[in-house]
Amino acid sequence: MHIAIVGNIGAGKTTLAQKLAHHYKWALFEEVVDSNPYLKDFYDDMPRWAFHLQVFFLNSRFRQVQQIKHSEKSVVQDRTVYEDAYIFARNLHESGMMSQRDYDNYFELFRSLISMVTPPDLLIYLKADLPKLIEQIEKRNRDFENNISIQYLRSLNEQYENWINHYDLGKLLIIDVNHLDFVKNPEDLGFIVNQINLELFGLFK
Ligand SMILES: Nc1ncnc2c1ncn2[C@@H]1O[C@H](COP(=O)(O)OP(=O)(O)O)[C@@H](O)[C@H]1O
Ligand SMILES: Nc1ncnc2c1ncn2[C@H]1C[C@H](O)[C@@H](COP(=O)(O)O)O1
Repeated sequence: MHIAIVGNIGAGKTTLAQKLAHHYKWALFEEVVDSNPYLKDFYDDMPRWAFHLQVFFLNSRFRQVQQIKHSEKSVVQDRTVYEDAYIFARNLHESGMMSQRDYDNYFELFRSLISMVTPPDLLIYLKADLPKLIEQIEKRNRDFENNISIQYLRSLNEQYENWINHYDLGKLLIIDVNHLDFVKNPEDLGFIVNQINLELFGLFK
């Protein structure tokens, strides 16, 4: 079983992924953030580092996909390779921060790799409005995310809406997290677990 959690920056993916891995006793696959060699530079100067960062994420995410394929345990994955290409790289290109030739070059690489990627059994989209994202990014307080602009988050949310509306690679669960607090309220986590059980096993506990 492979569940992937997708959503904008600060939507709560890592928190939920950790809680689900604990609940189901499944393996957790997280993304490379703190040891990422480009992320801080990228936030200081997006046009300069966009291509480098995208190649780094593409490679690390692709390596993760290979590990998931060979995993004997069921898996919860925090963010997917689809988001790198269809959300972040596309947004950088459309907003003029990644040149046409860098984007074409990146996308050819993505196309070569994507044929080897198996989609998750269930994709969970954590849908959050800008105030919720901003509140949670501030709560997390990572230095390099301090100057993320509202416009950047807004564009990413638009890319997510568009991508999710066309997603057809497998089962999809959309969870509006605007009024959920699965950090403090066990019943909010229970609500999500119930929906997952229903999607995956046809069970409602
Ligand atoms: N539904 C929620 N309600 C309240 N706080 C949340 C919720 N989801 C996440 N948080 C908090 O918001 C911050 C960012 O969450 P995180 O899981 O790191 O987001 P993401 O991985 O999507 O970027 C963390 O401090 C986390 O504890
Ligand atoms: N493909 C990406 N391009 C740009 N930035 C990215 C990409 N993937 C992740 N990120 C950034 C966004 C956040 O600052 C960190 C961690 O993501 P999070 O949504 O907080 O888990 O990496």
